[in-house]
Amino acid sequence: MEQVRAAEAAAMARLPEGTLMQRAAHGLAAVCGRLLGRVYGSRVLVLAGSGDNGGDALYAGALLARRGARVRALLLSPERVHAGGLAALRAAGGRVTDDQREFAAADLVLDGIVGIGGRGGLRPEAAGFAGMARRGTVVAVDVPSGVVAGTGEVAGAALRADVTVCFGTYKPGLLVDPGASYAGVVHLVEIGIELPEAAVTALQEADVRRLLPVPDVESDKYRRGVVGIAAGSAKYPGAAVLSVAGALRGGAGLIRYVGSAAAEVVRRFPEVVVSDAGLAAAGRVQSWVVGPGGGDGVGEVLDQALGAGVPVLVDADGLTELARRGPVAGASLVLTPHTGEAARLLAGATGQAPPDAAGLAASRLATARRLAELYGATVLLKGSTTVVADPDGRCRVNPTGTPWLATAGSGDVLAGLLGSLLAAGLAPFDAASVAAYLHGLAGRHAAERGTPITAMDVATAVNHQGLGELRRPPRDGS
Ligand SMILES: NC(=O)C1=CN([C@@H]2O[C@H](COP(=O)(O)OP(=O)(O)OC[C@H]3O[C@@H](n4cnc5c(N)ncnc54)[C@H](O)[C@@H]3O)[C@@H](O)[C@H]2O)[C@@H](O)CC1
Ligand SMILES: [K+]
Repeated sequence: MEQVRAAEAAAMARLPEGTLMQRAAHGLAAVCGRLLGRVYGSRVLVLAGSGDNGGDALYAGALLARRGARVRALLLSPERVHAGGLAALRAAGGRVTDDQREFAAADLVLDGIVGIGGRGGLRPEAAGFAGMARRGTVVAVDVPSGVVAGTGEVAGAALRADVTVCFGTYKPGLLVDPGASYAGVVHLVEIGIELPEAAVTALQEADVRRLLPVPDVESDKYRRGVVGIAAGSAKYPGAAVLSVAGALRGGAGLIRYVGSAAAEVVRRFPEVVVSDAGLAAAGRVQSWVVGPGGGDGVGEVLDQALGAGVPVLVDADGLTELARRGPVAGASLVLTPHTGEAARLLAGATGQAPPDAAGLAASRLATARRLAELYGATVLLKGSTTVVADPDGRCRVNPTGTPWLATAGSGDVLAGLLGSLLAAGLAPFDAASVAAYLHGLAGRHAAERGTPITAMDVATAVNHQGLGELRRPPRDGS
């Protein structure tokens, strides 16, 4: 958020005083007007904190009052309220109230308690609003109060918004859970600030299109990439089948499978080259996927893969083994933990007791970044918002996905898909974020009818027509 502040300061130095806040307030009032449909006669409550976030809300309230809304403002700390905003509201016919029942009665509540200046959990006078019953639409100004704008963490209570109107840039807290789950629909209002490249980004469709490899006339199966899958065990042969299914959809030219589920794999996918004689005997590959359903023998497999001199994706049982070893040097690594596995990996690297997995889920960006740094690996942290962190400090939040993806075997499909993209030559950070994007989109497509989906449905949906389009160069060549 320091970058946002610096960009705002630079813009403010160029512009007449108050310009940015006026732009923010006009954008905010326009969204509120659309949500209300008929502004005249509607009841609007402004919750105004003591900073500029409250100022935005009061100025927007003034604009709505000028259009005939009955606007009331509840001031969290009346002695420190934004004076200009309050004067504008009063001049437009709005009034200050201390009647908290207005909250339930309003057609629209503007949450201007705190924005990017929020520190610590909401103070008690503000926290009370988080649990209050309401009838109308809650619109958060810049960020739902109580959500940490820079990280998506929520310390204690936060206001649950139906819509968030943010200014200048999408704050990470609106994209990463748990914060994202408080934000509702997010509208961005441009206010004319120029930001340096953000510390946290999300791939857009055009990025995925640019990154996805498309075979050309020169491509043979080796150039398109050979991926090695060491997955599945006598107990979990299905993990092998699902990882291979994911890898086939990732576009690799050839798949080599090593492990005890070879018979199941070929029965299902006759095009796969299988062996049960260990990794060294498998032939040339450009990436290894180790761990899904790996069972007991996975330690030895992991060591062989780490010594193979190609990028290695470690998942599931492979991660448990890696956590026992702690950080390893020399291999280009991608780790795909869920929060339980992340806790074990952290413990393995620090020698401390595993942290609470729920706590890690609540600080997803920090967890992924820390693991990436400790292991020198690209880390894809799975969960309600999938986050990808690179050891060089870059971080991406996956914008696709659906809760239906939380189904058995879905992670095996993701591992195969990601391994396939690594074999095709994508850099680990790109391979991980593109795989998460495609997997999330495939999950959404598979779940289109609103019924439960299986992991194989997800793998199949990666080839769905709309996703196939991503591999076609756009007509304008951009
Ligand atoms: N800086 C700028 O150029 C612009 C800022 N804008 C708005 O200004 C906001 C940032 O304003 P500020 O820097 O004044 O900060 P905020 O208004 O976000 O919050 C700071 C104020 O809230 C209080 N506060 C902090 N933590 C709290 C907590 N946990 N519970 C209750 N109160 C708490 C502080 O005492 C302080 O008065 C942005 O989020 C955005 O809404 C927009 O007007 C656009 C332009
Ligand atoms: K707010």
